[in-house]
Amino acid sequence: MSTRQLTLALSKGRIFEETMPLLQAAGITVTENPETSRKLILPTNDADLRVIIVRASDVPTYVEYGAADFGVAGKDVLLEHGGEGLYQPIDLNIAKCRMSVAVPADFDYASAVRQGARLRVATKYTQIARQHFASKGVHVDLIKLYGSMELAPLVGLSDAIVDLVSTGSTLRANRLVEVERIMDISSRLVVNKAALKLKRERLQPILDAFAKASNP
Ligand SMILES: Nc1ncnc2c1ncn2[C@@H]1O[C@H](COP(=O)(O)OP(=O)(O)OP(=O)(O)O)[C@@H](O)[C@H]1O
Ligand SMILES: O=P(O)(O)OC[C@H]1O[C@H](OP(=O)(O)OP(=O)(O)O)[C@H](O)[C@@H]1O
Repeated sequence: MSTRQLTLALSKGRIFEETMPLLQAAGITVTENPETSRKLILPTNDADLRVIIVRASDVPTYVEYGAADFGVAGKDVLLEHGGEGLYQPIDLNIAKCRMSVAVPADFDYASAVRQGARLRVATKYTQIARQHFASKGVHVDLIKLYGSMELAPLVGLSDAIVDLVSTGSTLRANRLVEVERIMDISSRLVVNKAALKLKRERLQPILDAFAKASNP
C-alpha cells in the first residue's frame, strides 16, 4: 500500500455536505455527488485521495480496520462504537445537535423518577442511555430500535426515548417534550492509528486545514 494514497470515509447527507467546506479548505473537491451517483467510491481532484460512502454508524469500523485512513463521525456514533483503534484529534463542530430524553407531553417524568418507577426507554443509543440512567440511579428497561424512536411512546412501546434533537420540530410534531439533555453532540475527525504513523506526511496538512476551518 502506497503511503501517499488516502481513503476518507463519509456518510451521505449532513456529514457529507458539512464536510465539503472543510475539504475545500484543504484544497480538495469531491468530483461526484453521492446524492445523485450510486457509486460508493468517489474520486476527488487529488488522484491520491478518494472518498468512500458508508452508513454513519459504520464509519468507525472502516477506519478502525484501516479500510479508510480517516473519516467523520458523530460523537453519538463514536460513543456507541467504543472508539477503539481510533485517534480522534479534532472536533469539527459540524452536524451539531444534542442527545436528550423525551417523553409524551402528558407523562410526568420527574415524579416517575422520584417514585423510583422502572421506565421503558426506546433508543438506538443503548450505551449512552445505559450510562446516563445508571449515573442517575434510574432503573430502565432499554428497548433497542434502529430509527423513528419518536413513534415508540405514541404507540405504547415505551415510556420515554433517548434520541438526537436539533430544532425540536420532530419532538413537537409528535407531542413529545425534552425532559433531560444528556450531552451536546457534534462530529469528529477520526483517524486510523497506524495510518497516522505511516501516512503522517500526507495526513497532517489535511488535519491542519480541517482544524483551522472548523474553529467555532
Ligand atoms: N437533526 C440533526 N441535526 C444535526 N445533526 C444531526 C441530526 N441528526 C443526526 N445528527 C448527527 O449527524 C450524524 C449523521 O446523521 P445521519 O442522519 O446521516 O445518520 P443516521 O441515520 O443517524 O445513521 P445510520 O445511517 O448509521 O443509521 C449523527 O450521527 C449525528 O451525530
Ligand atoms: O430536532 P430535529 O431538528 O427535528 O431533529 C431531530 C431528528 O433528526 C434525526 O433524525 P434524521 O436524521 O432522520 O432526521 P433529519 O435528517 O430529518 O433531521 C433524529 O433522529 C431526530 O429524529
